[in-house]
Amino acid sequence: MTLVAGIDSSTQSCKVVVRDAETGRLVREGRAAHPDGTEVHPSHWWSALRSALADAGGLSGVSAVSVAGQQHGMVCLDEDGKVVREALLWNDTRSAAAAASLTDELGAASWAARIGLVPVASFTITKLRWLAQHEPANAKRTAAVCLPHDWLTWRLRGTGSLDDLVTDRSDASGTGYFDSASNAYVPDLLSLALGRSDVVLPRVLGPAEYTVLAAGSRDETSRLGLGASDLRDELFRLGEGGRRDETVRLAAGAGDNAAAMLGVGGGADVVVSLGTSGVVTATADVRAEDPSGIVAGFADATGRYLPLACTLNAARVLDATARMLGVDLTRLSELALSAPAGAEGVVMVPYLEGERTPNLPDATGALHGLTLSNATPANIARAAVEGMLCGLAVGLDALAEQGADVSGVRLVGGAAVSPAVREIAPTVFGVPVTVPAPGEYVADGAARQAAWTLSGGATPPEWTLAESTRFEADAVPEVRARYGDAAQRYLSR
Ligand SMILES: Nc1ncnc2c1ncn2[C@@H]1O[C@H](COP(=O)(O)OP(=O)(O)O)[C@@H](O)[C@H]1O
Ligand SMILES: O=C(CO)[C@@H](O)[C@H](O)COP(=O)(O)O
Repeated sequence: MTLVAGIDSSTQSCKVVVRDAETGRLVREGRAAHPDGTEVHPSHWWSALRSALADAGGLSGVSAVSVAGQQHGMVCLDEDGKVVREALLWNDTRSAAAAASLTDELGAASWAARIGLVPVASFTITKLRWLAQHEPANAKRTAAVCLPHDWLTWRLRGTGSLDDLVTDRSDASGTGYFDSASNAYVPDLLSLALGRSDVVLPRVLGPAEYTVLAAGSRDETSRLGLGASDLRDELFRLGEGGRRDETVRLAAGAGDNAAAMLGVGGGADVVVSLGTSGVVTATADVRAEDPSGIVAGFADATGRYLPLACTLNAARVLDATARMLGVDLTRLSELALSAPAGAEGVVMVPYLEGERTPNLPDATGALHGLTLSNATPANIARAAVEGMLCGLAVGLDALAEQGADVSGVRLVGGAAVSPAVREIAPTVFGVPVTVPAPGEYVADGAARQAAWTLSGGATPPEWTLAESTRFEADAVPEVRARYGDAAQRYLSR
């Protein structure tokens, strides 16, 4: 049996799946936590990747590997390949002013037409402008800029040479200095942000293109800080009987949302992901160019497009509400389901991390409509679930305006296991919701991409998909109407 490994280096953790390349059957898996915070040294992702690989029994028997990861994070390297400063993640909002000035300088319509994006604090380009303005010495030391999944792929490649940095079109399309229509970087946009464009950017590989894992010499890998052991030993000794002398293909990798789309098998439904971020996305043949900035015109991992709306507040809204009520997530779900739709008038606007859609980086969350009679744990739990979903329903409307078919939604991500989320989602979205069996769909998509490097061909190999459960319920439009009124108070400030 030929095995492939898929890695999801996401905001909160690193997950590894090892699957049969031909059928997609899960063989083994592992995971490890990432530290909290929106500014993280990439070495933590490397440690977590090694722990997650060890947990999954290492790479023994594996013929191809792919890394998917959280999008947009700014990783700056100096000319020796050393990390210049902690990476600023997609949910770090310090570059909000840089985003606003970049948008003003060219105009939102021009950004949307040129690259399919209007800058918000999440995008890499705004972080580079922030770096140039606030840390000029670090900006000057920067010889290469890459994304989280590019950096981990480069570490796995193990040569230590900046010229060996690679990326893929899906993640490049979220930087703010890549044009996914012509598949080329846009040096004048990079220069607008950083003040120069003479930095190394990762070479963009095609969807099934690959390099080779652990291709560096012993000297090169020890320069990367692996000490006496070389990278192959490091990766293969984690499992029994590793095929240490065979070439292991290292796929291009992908942004996590593009990988999730590969993992759930694409298809007609819109995908809603409830991880740290809340994401509404679909596959399209034409790039979205939305001057309102609500829909980002990203690329997917197969050569098509991935229109996407993203909120900063999803699963962690439920984590915070459970903490606030002093219960665990199971009890939070029970409480939410014990309250009526609309939570007897309690509305949560869950901007706990500021917000990206709508673009309100400095906003904070609020509970509205509390009275002596409705201020119960059950209503607050229900309001948290409804508020999180209402934020995403705005993205669903925006995707529909871009031409996506929103007659059904597929729900994935950590919070999709919550019974309350599953049952309440159709009442808020107003369409049936299907939930694939719990799994790591980003890592699965990466594994499928790895299998594609082995099979070749114009499309990724077809894998048998897990059974889905369908949830249907009558829409309750008042929930969205009341949420809309409460959220409008921020927009009209
Ligand atoms: N039963 C549950 N109910 C609600 N949320 C859950 C449940 N189980 C896990 N989660 C949440 O899922 C989140 C992690 O999801 P994940 O998709 O892995 O995030 P990310 O990809 O951003 O790292 C955590 O915030 C966790 O609390
Ligand atoms: O910024 C975006 C998409 O534009 C986020 O979706 C990040 O890619 C992080 O994803 P998770 O770790 O929450 O899955």
